[in-house]
Amino acid sequence: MSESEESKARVAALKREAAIKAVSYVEDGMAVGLGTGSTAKFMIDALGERVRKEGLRIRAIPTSEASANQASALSIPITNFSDDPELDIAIDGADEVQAGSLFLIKGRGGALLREKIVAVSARRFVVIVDESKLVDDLGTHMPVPVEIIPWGWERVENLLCKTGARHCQPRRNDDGSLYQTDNHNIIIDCDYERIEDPRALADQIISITGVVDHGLFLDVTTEVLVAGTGGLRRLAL
Ligand SMILES: O=C[C@H](O)[C@H](O)[C@H](O)COP(=O)(O)O
Repeated sequence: MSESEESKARVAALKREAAIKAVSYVEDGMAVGLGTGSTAKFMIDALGERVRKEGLRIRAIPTSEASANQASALSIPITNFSDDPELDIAIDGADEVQAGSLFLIKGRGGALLREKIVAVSARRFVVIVDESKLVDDLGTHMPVPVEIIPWGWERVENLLCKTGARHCQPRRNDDGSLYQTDNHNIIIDCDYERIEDPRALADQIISITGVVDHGLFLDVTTEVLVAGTGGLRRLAL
């Protein structure tokens, strides 16, 4: 195994550890929000295993088509907001976590809008990460993804550039075409280098007409499970 393969395997093992711990919070009869991404994928696998082996009875709302397909393949029953307007728990990964505030950047996988709807609908929102996701200031490693409607996107991109971003660019597929979310919108990735005031920035972004939502998740996280080489830590306010 090459050095980079080894490091990938180490990170995957950490993600899995956090995911398995979060799944231990799920109890019989719960309505559960299922996140998206590589860490959430471990979580859905672990949940599926509990459904299969223990006969755990849950209902789930997935945050993407990919997570919905994975859940269905594992025979996890899917519900909706009509039957379950409030979720008992939602579990999801993150791209950056500011440890002191539990503020997050999410949406590298394009699922930020459904993820936010699910997170704010949950009584308990548990974030699962490996320790590389912890930052002192949001924006250090990741741009903020902003989901916008496709029509007139260049205008919205211009306005987003005026919110203090170093660069703003539409997310594209490998063939150069615009990336499309599950909601048929597009994403502008805005790089701020370091976000001094996440609340002020969130207000500024959401006030632009054409913006649907953004990847700043503020005041929504109940706890973060961080898996690192020194073990698993739980961060809560
Ligand atoms: O849109 C994607 C989500 O916000 C993911 O939860 C986030 O990008 C973290 O993904 P991963 O667990 O693959 O690092």
